[in-house]
Amino acid sequence: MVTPQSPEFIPSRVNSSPNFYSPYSVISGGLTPLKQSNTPILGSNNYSTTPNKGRSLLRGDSPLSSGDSPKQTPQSSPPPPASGVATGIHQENVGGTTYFYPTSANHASSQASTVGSEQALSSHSNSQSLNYPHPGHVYPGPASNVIGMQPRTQLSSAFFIPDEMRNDILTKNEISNLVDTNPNSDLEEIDNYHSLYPLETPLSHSKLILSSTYKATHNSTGIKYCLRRLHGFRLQSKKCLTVVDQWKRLQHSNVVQLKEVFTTKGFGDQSALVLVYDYHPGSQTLLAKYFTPTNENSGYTDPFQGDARPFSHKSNVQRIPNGPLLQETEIWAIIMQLTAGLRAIHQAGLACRTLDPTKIIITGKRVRFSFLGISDIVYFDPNQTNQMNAISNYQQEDLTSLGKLVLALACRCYQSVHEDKIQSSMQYVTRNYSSDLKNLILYLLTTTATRRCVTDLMPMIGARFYTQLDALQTQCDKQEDELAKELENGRLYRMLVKLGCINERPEFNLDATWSETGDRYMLKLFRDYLFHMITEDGRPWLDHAHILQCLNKLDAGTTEKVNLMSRDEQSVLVVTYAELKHCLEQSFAELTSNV
Ligand SMILES: Nc1ncnc2c1ncn2[C@@H]1O[C@H](COP(=O)(O)OP(=O)(O)OP(=O)(O)O)[C@@H](O)[C@H]1O
Repeated sequence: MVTPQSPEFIPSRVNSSPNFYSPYSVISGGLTPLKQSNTPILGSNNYSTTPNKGRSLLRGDSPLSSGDSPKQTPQSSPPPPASGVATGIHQENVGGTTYFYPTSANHASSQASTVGSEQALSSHSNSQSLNYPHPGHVYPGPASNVIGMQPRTQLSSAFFIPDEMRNDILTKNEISNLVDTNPNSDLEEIDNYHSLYPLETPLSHSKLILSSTYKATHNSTGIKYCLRRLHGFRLQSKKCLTVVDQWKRLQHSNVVQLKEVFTTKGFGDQSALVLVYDYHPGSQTLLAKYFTPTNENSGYTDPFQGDARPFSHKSNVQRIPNGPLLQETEIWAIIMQLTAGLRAIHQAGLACRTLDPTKIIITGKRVRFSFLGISDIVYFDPNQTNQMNAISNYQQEDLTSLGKLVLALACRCYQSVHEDKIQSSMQYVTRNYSSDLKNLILYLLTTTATRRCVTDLMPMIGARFYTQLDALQTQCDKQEDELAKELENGRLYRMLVKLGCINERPEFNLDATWSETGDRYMLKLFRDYLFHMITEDGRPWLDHAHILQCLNKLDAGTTEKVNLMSRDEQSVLVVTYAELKHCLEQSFAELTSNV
């Protein structure tokens, strides 16, 4: 008995198909139902291959040769008209079954037309061919360097991406697709954007300038963006648009890119300035992630409140209201990303000016500066004569802010950076972390020294940089392997799309029998062979490996032969995968030429 091996499969029984006739087989009838693996062979007309005769052809590709071999479900199949047998086909009757063997002339014409159909498909499928040109391109399985990184779970992980990665992606998709169901929402469409979805809780009126954040979809491209609306804000001078252009040009993996800026009255109140940024679903601010009290820590005392000193030992798992003390490696990972982003900003002649945990977002492990450029617009001074000097000062302030942020992260408490607490906070860092981390913070917070530069932090980061690089490259290796699997899945999916477009098509070109005759009949039987096998006692035989193997052979167009049994089990067609591939291409080309 063959048991289904993959949980992805839903058992299904073969449906009876509408009446059809087969031009491929002529049956003398009365044959006992046959097992797939030892079936007599019936070659088909129209199928091109080197002529083969007799039992030597019995090498089907079926992996099912045991006593539990599945078979194709019997279906009634009226005998085809004799006209269905094309010329150039040799036929022979053996043991009551007529076999058809195509000639080599047919083979040649088939090959020629395959090329033609491939071209048609390539152009039809928007420059991405639906074909798979070379069997050597098939995914060979995971590389040895990534196999150890993969969780050893079920068989499905060999074919599909791991659950964790899938869930991450699905969560992001879900967040990205959220729609505002509030019936009172008046945010239908603003400028070129629609489906606005608020990304923050009600407005904080303590802000100097009221602002709101939305996810929105661009009207023409459908791409989602993050919109920052500055309520009632009017541009004082168009001169500041120069700096907006500079921000728009800044592209870096640790920076949320500014896309465009526009003014609108679409929000119903006074005019608003809207800044459009890249949207990164599932992001959290650093404030929310690291500086927000968590329930699990209730009962612990804030080390920066009152006289409590719960950090008198060097444990790295001390708990404070915002969660456990961070591992030093986590802090360095954030530092490396922030310094990378800041370096790019400063090198572009810009300054962040809002380097605080409310304006830095974290998505998974990626840290990005968000809402850049707002200060440059809001506080733009048209009378500023020495712009360069001003930027230089802002850059110095950025470095001080970075020092405070790292200190706050190390203490896991944002209050730790208050003037009167800095000294005790530094002692805290000295007790719990390396001298490199302490020196980095000291460097950043020492404003009296000569002009500081973000690149000067590199020696303090030191060899940790290599650790980070290694982690990233390892991650790339894993993702590349997943991509290779998905490439396979995409390829197989495209083949299934073709098959699905052809199989059971009720009518084509006013021909109601199109999908049941000619090449299409062969594909129908192949579809049965792929999906509708049953065991001896009539239960569905589901084997993912069988389906994959057959689809791959089909895609590669191998010369291996496959035995396809008619649904009434009275005939068996023997074809090569190359011939089947030709059928598929030819039939699909017919369809696409008529769309
Ligand atoms: N580019 C972005 N893509 C996706 N989400 C973002 C992006 N930028 C910010 N967010 C998210 O939007 C939410 C709101 O951000 P916002 O900065 O408005 O927060 P806030 O706490 O309200 O700050 P503020 O008080 O300055 O308005 C946060 O959860 C943040 O993670």
